[in-house]
Amino acid sequence: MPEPHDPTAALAALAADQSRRPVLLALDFDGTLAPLQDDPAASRILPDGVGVLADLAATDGIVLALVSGRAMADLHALAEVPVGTLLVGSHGAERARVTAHGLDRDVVRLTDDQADRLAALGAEAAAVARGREGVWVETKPTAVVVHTRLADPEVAQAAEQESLALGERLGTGVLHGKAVVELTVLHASKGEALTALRQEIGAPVVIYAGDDVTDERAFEALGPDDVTIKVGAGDTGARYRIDSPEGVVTALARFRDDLAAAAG
Ligand SMILES: O=P(O)(O)OC[C@H]1O[C@H](O[C@H]2O[C@H](CO)[C@@H](O)[C@H](O)[C@H]2O)[C@H](O)[C@@H](O)[C@@H]1O
Repeated sequence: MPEPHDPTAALAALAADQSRRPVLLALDFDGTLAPLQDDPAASRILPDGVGVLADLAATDGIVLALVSGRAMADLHALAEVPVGTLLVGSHGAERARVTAHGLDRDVVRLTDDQADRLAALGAEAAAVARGREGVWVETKPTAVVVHTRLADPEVAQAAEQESLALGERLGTGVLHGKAVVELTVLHASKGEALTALRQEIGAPVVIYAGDDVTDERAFEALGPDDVTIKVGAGDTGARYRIDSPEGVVTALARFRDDLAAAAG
């Protein structure tokens, strides 16, 4: 796999090529638009990103989407994205569109079996966290998440191993992200969600940027003419790399300016 490189030239070429429209601009949230935090409730999109995304969403031929592991309500509360933005939450299990009056969202329905397993996962995940300093459990509509960012490394590792085993036993899916193990009762993948969005929009080209291992599923779902951007260090199937969320906002601002220049 070639080493990912700077996406500036690819984004400039795409901005200049008006035959490749609409562009689906799909972005992960945590670690991509919002710097990682110890407390997920403290995450915020970088201030400069708010205006840049609003400008891009208002540009002809650009469709903006956020594709996140966050629960939908959480994502909507934190993301500060404009009306019309498409939101994918819970790694694809939740879908919505931002309107002037709130979210137009699909209802997530769990079967009785799934609801029972979600409750059991929550109880057992709480048992994993109990007595382990810095380990805690987040609940979502279709998953529970064991967080280990605040724990000592050996404590975190033990909690993550137990959580992975728990997911194998009771979950439908297990996602091992950055200092999180997500145990889901619905099958969900950012790759499938992105493919569905692209088909609905009829987008010949997709830009996707993400920082975590779960974003690799999105990169895999895209083709050589799409623009796949890994944010930060680490192995990746993405073609391009940007070092930080600040770098993502800078690249998006340049893309916005190039689109405006191309439109004359
Ligand atoms: O797909 P994303 O938008 O990147 O969301 C993935 C998970 O994000 C949150 O956890 C991550 O960010 C936290 C805040 O910076 C950080 O404390 C944690 O260690 C990260 O894994 C969120 O809490 C999860 O539910 C999301 O699935």
